[in-house]
Amino acid sequence: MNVYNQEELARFVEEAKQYARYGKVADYIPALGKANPSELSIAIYTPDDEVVSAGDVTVKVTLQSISKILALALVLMDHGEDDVFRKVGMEPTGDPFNSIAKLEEVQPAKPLNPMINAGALAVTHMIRGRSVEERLGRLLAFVRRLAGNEQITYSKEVAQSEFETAFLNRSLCYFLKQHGIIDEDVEELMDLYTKQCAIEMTCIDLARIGLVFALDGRDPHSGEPLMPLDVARICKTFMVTCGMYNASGEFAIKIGIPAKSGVSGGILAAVPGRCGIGIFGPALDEKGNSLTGIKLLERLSKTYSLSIFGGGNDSENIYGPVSP
Ligand SMILES: NC(=O)CC[C@H](N)C(=O)O
Repeated sequence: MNVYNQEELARFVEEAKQYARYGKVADYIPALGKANPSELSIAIYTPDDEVVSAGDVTVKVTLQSISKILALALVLMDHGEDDVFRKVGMEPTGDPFNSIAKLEEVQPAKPLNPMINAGALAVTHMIRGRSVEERLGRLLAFVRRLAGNEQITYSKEVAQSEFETAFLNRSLCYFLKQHGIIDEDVEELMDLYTKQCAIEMTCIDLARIGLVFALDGRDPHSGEPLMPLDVARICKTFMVTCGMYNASGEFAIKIGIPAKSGVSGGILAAVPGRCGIGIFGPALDEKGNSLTGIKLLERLSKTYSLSIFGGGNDSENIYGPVSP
């Protein structure tokens, strides 16, 4: 019997949904603005190949920044640790994900970590292949294996919408190019990056990918390694230190689960050895994380003692009076 119970999960979803009104759907990528802020779905995937879910799990979510962790895993396999960390650092920034501020402070210039946009652009630049199509194809093939779903593809509408409006990301690319961190055509890199961010899937697929990380890179079904153990370890470590942008410290204290969020409202979480969790809740807080998703994860972490830092089951009602 699974410890995660469907009715209980549905109840947690309803509780967390009450917070949707304090959040806001991202609309700086116009196509994301169409999402329904009160949507909330979750899937928990366990090593025995079972899925417990609540909410409408047929809804697809674009990965946005969640894709950064998957691109990182791929380039670590493509190039090895030393080459990757020559171009991108390992330290949290404390700045918003799209901030340009710290780029000027490090000498020689290099983005502080692969989870902020500047670092993610440097990582996407490193995906091997002779063309954007081939590089995207390699990333998609990897993502499909992790999710165990050959149907996964990207949303042309969301990719196009971001491509047409990504002025800040273009300026990050030009900075990186000036400093020799990337050497490709900026429009090509933006083409690949926006398609990478627009890869879409359900929260069940997300949970399955979370489980692969939770199982140190092994396929939950066949046991086959889909990435080396060290790559899974590095990715989970970044999820803890930088996965929720400049809210990662508070998230580590309150929830304590390696996780990566995206401005679409998706969250991918990996509870080492125990489960993968996928969430879609597009009402975002001011830092760009799913507000309802975080409330839901906080409830789960407390109920099932999921924090990797220990701590027990907390029976007190963490919701209290509804306030932001
Ligand atoms: N935080 C995010 O999810 C950002 C991803 C988005 N595609 C961007 O680059 O702005």
